[in-house]
Parts: sequence; C-alpha cells; structure tokens
Amino acid sequence: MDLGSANASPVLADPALINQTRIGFHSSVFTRSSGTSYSLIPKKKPGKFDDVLSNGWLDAMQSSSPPRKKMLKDVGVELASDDNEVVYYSWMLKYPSALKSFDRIINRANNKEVVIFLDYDGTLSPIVDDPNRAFMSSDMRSAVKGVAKYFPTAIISGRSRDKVYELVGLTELFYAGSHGMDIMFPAKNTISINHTNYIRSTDKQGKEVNLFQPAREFIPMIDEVYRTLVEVAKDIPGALVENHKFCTSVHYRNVDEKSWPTIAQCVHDVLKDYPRLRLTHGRKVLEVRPVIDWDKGKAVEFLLESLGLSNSDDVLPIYIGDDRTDEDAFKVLREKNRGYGILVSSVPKESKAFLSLRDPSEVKDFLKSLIKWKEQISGIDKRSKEAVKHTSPQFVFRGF
Ligand SMILES: O=P(O)(O)OC[C@H]1O[C@H](O[C@H]2O[C@H](CO)[C@@H](O)[C@H](O)[C@H]2O)[C@H](O)[C@@H](O)[C@@H]1O
Repeated sequence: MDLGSANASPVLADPALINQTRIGFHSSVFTRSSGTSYSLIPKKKPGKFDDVLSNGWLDAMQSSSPPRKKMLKDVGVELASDDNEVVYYSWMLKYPSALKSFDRIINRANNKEVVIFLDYDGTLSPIVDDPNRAFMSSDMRSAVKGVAKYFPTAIISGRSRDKVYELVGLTELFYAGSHGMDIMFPAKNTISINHTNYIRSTDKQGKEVNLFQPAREFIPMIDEVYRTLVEVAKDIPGALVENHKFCTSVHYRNVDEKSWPTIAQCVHDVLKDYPRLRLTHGRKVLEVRPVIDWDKGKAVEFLLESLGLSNSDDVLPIYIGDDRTDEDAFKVLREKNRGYGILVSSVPKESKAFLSLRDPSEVKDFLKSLIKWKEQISGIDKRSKEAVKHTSPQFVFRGF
C-alpha cells in the first residue's frame, strides 16, 4: 500500500464524492438540473416506504443471506435437493474448493511467507440468530491458534475489536474491528508515518501496541446514531442494534419479514440527518458506517505494510470470509494478483474470491491442512539439518 494514502486522511471531504459513495440512492432520483450539477428531486410525492423501495435497500435485504431454497429458486425454479448439489458443483467450477485445490495452493506457497486473514461471523463461527451467542468451537480455536503459530494471522471483523477479541480469545493474533477501521498491532511494527489516526496504547496484557483508527473523529457521531437507532428500533419486535464504536449495526434476522420495510425506512429516516454516514448490507443486518475511503481491503493492505510484507513476491496472503464486506478484501487480492481470496458459502453467489469453502467446518479443515503442511515441511527441514550434522566433516573424518 502506498503509505501516502495512510498519511492523507481517508475521510472523504468532497460532498460530491460523499453522494457517490453513499449507498441507497437510485440513479433515477438524481435529476440533471443545469450544466454538470445534479439535484435531488423526488419524482413523485413519497409514499410510506418509497425511499427504501426506490433505493434498493429492500431488494438487498431480501437477498441478504438467502435461505438455500430461495437462492436456488433464483437460479433455476423448483429444485430437488440433488439438483441443489448439481447447481452448487457447477458453481464450484468457477470457485473451486480450497480443500480440493490445496496442492495447488501449497505449490504456490512454497518458500513464501503465508499470511492469513480471517473474517469472524460465518467464517470462524456459524451464523446463529443471536449475535451475542456466535461462539467458535474449541476445535476451531485450536486450528486458528495452530495457524498463528506458523503464519502471521489477523482477524478482520465487522464487530468491535474488543468484542471479536473476547469471542476469539487468542493473544497471538492481530485484530481489526469495525470492518478494518480499528486496527491493533504490536508497537515494534511501527511504520514511520505521522498521522493523527495513529495512537500508542496498551493491550489487555499491558503490552505496548499501535492503534490505527482512521474514523476516530466519527466516534461521537456513531454513538449518537446508535442511541437514536436503539430508540426507533425498540418498537420493532426482534430488532437488535449493536454499537461497534466506529460503526453500528441494525439486525433484522429475528424481525418478521412484514416489518422489514418499516425497519429499513426507520434507518433511512435517521440517516437523512447524517450525510457523512452511509449504509451497507450484511447478512440480515444493516450496517451504518462513516463515509471514508476505508474498508476490509484497505485493512489487509495496511496490515501487510505494517508487517513489512507488502510489495513482495515472497508473500502469499490468504483471506477467508463469507460476507459482502469481505468482497473488498477479495477485490484487493484479485486486482493485485496476490494470494487467494476464499469465499465461505454453501450457496452459489458471485464473488471476487478465487476459491470457496462450504462452511466454518471446511474452514477449520483448511486451517488444519495448512498446519499439517507446515509441520511436514518443518519436519523435513529438521531431518535434513540432522542429516547434515551426522555427515559433518568431523564425523566423516573419524570414519577414516
Ligand atoms: O465481519 P464479520 O466478522 O463477519 O461481522 C459481520 C457481522 O457479524 C455479526 O452478524 C452476523 O452474525 C450473527 C451471528 O451469527 C447473525 O445473527 C447476524 O444475522 C449476522 O449478520 C455481527 O453481529 C454484526 O455486528 C457484524 O457486522
């Protein structure tokens, strides 16, 4: 990553850019008035849910984390379960299984520094109804711990950094919370940049760390919006609002589908007063975040840079994730032709990833295969060093 871009504030100050970046305005509502400027003129008197119908939020909510049956209906009408498998296997021609492609991966990884990036929800832990109960299994934890023993490993999550650390509970990892807007890494990895978003701190063990928080100035705004959203969501049964410090999430997984337009419209109305915030869609969740030029892809580049591993042909980054926000990271790897993006999905969907895994259980198997491979090659290395020792000149000489 060009460190100049970390020096420059990622906050987008140009209102024109902010309008482009804000998701949710359908191009048809922008009417050309004169010259090159555009004004926002509603085409007709708005109805109750017109905003969220025209801006595509409702469509995005319907297709968010679709149940298996619905997704396959979209592809080919009524399908029997065998047909589901056929559709999935034909999709896998484009996104081959990372487990089945393992030999290809390790061939490319040989003599390279492998760096692992992991999303949390839907990747390390299964998707469950209650976000507070999205625990990873102890088997998965030991796989992540094992991987971190051999390769630099980072978790990049939409959750707050503290929350994801609490759920993962491993000190040997790097953590980036709030979709990469809150990155913590050891003080020894300081990059020589002078930026107000860079601060020194101490972690839970009292060790010196660096924090990179490109959306620091938004903390009070996010807190205010979070509180407003809690207030508006309290009358919608099943709605849940989370505060991630640099972004906030409104969950509708447990909301009756009939009330989805209501929840979308409420969030839309709150956001009208905050032109510097935008909305993105996750798995049955509306995510409100600052309009800044920062995402999980930028966080990957930043972490590689902090580890001194960017711009090197000797580095192989592997990013595993299941959500739309992970696409930013897949895109970075694909565009730079670096490493592998691996999409976790049990249903066919378009992605910028190269490979796929079906679910967290396959993620665990993949991580375990990486550990086994590393242990094998370290064993071979160790044995060949032993052999060299035993055939050392001194030993050979005594033989004479
Ligand atoms: O980037 P991630 O680590 O994948 O975080 C994305 C969101 O994950 C959580 O929500 C998702 O998982 C929940 C638990 O399985 C599920 O109930 C919810 O429907 C999913 O959207 C988390 O609660 C969100 O705040 C994160 O933004």
